[in-house]
Amino acid sequence: MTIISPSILSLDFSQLNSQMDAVNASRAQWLHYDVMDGHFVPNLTFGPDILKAFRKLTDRQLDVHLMISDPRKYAPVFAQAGAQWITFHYEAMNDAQDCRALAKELRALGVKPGISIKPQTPVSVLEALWQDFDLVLVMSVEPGFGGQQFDPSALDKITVLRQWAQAAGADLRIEVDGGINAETGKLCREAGADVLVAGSYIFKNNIVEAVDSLC
Ligand SMILES: O=C(CO)[C@@H](O)[C@H](O)COP(=O)(O)O
Repeated sequence: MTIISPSILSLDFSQLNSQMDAVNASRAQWLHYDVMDGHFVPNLTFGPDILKAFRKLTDRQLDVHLMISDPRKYAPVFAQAGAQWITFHYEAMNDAQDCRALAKELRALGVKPGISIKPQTPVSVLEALWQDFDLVLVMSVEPGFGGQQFDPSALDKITVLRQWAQAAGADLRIEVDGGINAETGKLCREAGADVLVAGSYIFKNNIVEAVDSLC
């Protein structure tokens, strides 16, 4: 079953309560929370206190995507703030050993760890690493902003990841984020993704219907 994770980057904060009521009435099972530090990506978003507020607004699983230069320092802070899933970037870490150590630390805090790659990063960097994670997030746009166009090179990465997971009999979540709508979402599902993140497509349309069209 496909999990839909609406990205609050595109939420209209002047309509916070009504939009969250619609998310809660929809078939979305997760809520995607983009953390940007103005350094790893050229944009700034939300910290842990806002995540705590969202914890009160929904019972959906909180899916935190750290687009920050120092995930080692801040990932545990978001774990304490209520995240169920925390994904950090391969490109923000020193090496594979570093990635594994943070995944282990997150698991010890009761959080499922995810690792993400940007569009320019080959999926091969994850070959010896993906089994240490519950989730791999394939970015289908350059991280930093909503409303960009889907990069189809994400589809090949998703296909390879799903082949690795199937060959190992592993229960890996493969998430894709950026430019997802009914059409690109279908392509991603067919390639093997089982978590679709969508921001503008969900929050700039009828929320319940947009989520339905992605399922
Ligand atoms: O992480 C990001 C952007 O860096 C995403 O989560 C965006 O929020 C997706 O927005 P859309 O492409 O769906 O508008």
